[in-house]
Amino acid sequence: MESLSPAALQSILDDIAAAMAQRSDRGQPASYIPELGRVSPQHFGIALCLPGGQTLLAGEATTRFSIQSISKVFTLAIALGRLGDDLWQRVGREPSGAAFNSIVSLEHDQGIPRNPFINAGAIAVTDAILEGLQPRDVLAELLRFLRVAAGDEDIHIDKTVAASERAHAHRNTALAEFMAAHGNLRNPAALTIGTYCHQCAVEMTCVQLARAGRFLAGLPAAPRLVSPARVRRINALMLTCGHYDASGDFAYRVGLPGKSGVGGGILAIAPGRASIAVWSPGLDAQGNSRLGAEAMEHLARATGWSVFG
Ligand SMILES: NC(=O)CC[C@H](N)C(=O)O
Repeated sequence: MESLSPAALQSILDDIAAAMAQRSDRGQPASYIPELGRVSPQHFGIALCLPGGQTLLAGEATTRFSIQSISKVFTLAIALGRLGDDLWQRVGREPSGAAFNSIVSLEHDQGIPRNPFINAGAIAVTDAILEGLQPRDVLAELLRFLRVAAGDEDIHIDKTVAASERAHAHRNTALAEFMAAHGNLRNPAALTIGTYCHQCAVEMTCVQLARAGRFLAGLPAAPRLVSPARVRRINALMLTCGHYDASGDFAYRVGLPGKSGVGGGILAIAPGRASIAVWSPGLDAQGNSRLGAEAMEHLARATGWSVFG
């Protein structure tokens, strides 16, 4: 299992794409962001970056999609770089066991979100990196980070998706205002939420996303954006919190740190071995890509890459 050749891995990816093309139970695209609701659930793509520098792909791996909450991994990396451990005064490191947009635990925990990957936590992270800056500066920094991480300048924000989410951001605004009521917001809620909606509207392909995740997998070709100690911690949070109230299920089925988004993307990290991105827009009841999680499960089984041995 240790040394699957790129050719053997390519045939696994081809098998996965062929199996997923047959599936009829694909889930529904997120409709609470109208622009995402228009995307067909028929799409499927997967890409994988290896330590030798190869990128393997199958299906629609060069089609752009909305990365949505996968952006939270990158804003967390930026925030930890900027604030260090002070960030943990504003956001916790525990799985929430609740939906990604839940407000329940926020009241219980006096305005300190459980972790940086649920919406409330990601909004607090964005608010932290926005302090003293303008939204355009933060978004430019995020795009810069992603472009360096992926080694690809052609990464942008889909303004139509951002506007579509912004026009329906009542729940996220409520989360921000609730944190403000507890003194855990530094900027006007509208400014932080506007920035957050734009960060979620970054569009990337599976190839770009897998390449952007190489630094988390510690691949030799990856740019050194974050220290190994911090990478370990980001991976720990992805494993425990990256799929919201399905994080335990993803760890059980796949056994890799992963982060999902309601655009249907998942970024998963096999430390030292691969950075993997998959996209299929149909979601399950927890808001995670249904076929994306299945594809990751298939891949982990076929490669033996689970971090649990
Ligand atoms: N799980 C997600 O991808 C959620 C992100 C989305 N932009 C939201 O805030 O609702």
